Amino acid sequence: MADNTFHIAMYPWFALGHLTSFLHLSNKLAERGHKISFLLPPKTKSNFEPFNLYPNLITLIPIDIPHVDGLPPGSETTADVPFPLHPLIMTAMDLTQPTIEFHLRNLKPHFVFFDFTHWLPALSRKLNIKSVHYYTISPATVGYLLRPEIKIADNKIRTEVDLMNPPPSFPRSSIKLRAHEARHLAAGAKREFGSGISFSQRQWICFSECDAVSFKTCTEMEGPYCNYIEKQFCKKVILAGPVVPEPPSLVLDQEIERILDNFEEGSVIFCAFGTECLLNKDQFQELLLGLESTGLPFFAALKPPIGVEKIESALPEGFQERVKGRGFVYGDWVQQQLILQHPSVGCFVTHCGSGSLSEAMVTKCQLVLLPNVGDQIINARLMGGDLKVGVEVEKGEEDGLFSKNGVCKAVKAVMNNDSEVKEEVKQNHTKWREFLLSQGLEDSYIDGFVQKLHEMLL
Ligand SMILES: C[C@@H]1O[C@H](OP(=O)(O)OP(=O)(O)OC[C@H]2O[C@@H](n3ccc(=O)[nH]c3=O)[C@H](O)[C@@H]2O)[C@H](O)[C@H](O)[C@H]1O
Repeated sequence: MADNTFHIAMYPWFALGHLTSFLHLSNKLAERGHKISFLLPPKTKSNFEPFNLYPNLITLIPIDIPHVDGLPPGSETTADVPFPLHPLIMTAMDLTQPTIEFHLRNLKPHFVFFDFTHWLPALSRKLNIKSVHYYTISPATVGYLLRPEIKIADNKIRTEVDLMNPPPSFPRSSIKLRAHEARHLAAGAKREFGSGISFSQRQWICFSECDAVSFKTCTEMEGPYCNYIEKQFCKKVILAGPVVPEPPSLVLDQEIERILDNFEEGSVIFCAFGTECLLNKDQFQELLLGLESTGLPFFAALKPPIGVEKIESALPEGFQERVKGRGFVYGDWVQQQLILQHPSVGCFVTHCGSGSLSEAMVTKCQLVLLPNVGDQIINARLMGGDLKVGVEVEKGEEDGLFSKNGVCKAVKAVMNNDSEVKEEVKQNHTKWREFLLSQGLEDSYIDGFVQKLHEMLL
């Protein structure tokens, strides 16, 4: 390495939450002079250009998506297809292996960072490149779901009974799953996830074969879970720290700014469920009716529910009339980070995607947690239970459905002045926000991260 810097190739799972997380880390590493070759889908490349803060060091390299039967033409990321088709995106990524090998042979990076392409560790070993499994999902989720201490045969899977409670030596925490959640996560683990292999098999191969595992978190928040992974997988775990996203340099959309400027400071509920979440129509309407019944102004940015083309045709009867001037529902992409920073926004109803939570933790918004799938469930337990920085919306134990009353109750718990919970979550959130934004924290983590990478090359 010329001046003690290195060259890293990034090849994240083609989900915006993962791609965004890898880009945030790339910016932090490029800020320190390291070279990044970021391999990503073509349309995402152009979307990411404005957020590439170091174009002289970060090269965005478009990777064409191979044809896969059943994958709609033009689909690139999980945001482009419904949840059941996500494995086809994975299969397409698996088919890029020859292309990725071509690039790695030419680029000759010191490292390749990846997360779901289980074939990358073997490929990079062949090319004498170190592989780092950079996980956007929390160590708590990984430890809880993979639970390496409980060996199972390859053809066996974790049943919903297994997943109801944490594994024996899992850190003491509030993480427990309800019946419907254990059922969903057990099904997710055994689900075919690209090229005919299950999600859990894929994760096992990634964890077992990589040279190091890395998480976007810090010891103070999730240290016990990182230690559990390190011990159970006998694998070096290096932490990048919270990787707090830079506030975007863009300005907020004028129409949205005009709407928000109309309301008192901290009074507006912002509700957004990431780039993948598709609710069914009933739950979509329960959510909106719940926001309506809070009596507060609200701004929801949601994808149309399953089977519905346009948001407008899914709104509850008479809803638009009743909330005119107070409630706004958008069906397209909005600038979430900028909206969260707007002074009028005082509450964030989130699906607990890791990217949204990272952004939420450094704002002053009160948090209402409404997880949809996968790791979002465990993220919600961590945030609402371990850290107590938000309130989770109640769901049915067996059917996992939430109601408008449940949404309204959780919002009032964090927004009503007479609610004692409001003060508790506000204080906890303030403590963590100040910690995450504290001078030098991020630098110390990223510098430590870089040091650990150097040690891997010795
Ligand atoms: C790790 C993986 O992230 C996935 O991505 P998803 O898009 O759902 O959510 P985020 O991680 O919050 O990522 C979403 C990202 O898109 C941004 N955004 C989204 C919608 C919008 O209208 N405008 C925006 O700016 C948002 O600010 C965030 O940065 C899933 O959660 C999955 O459970 C998790 O394992």
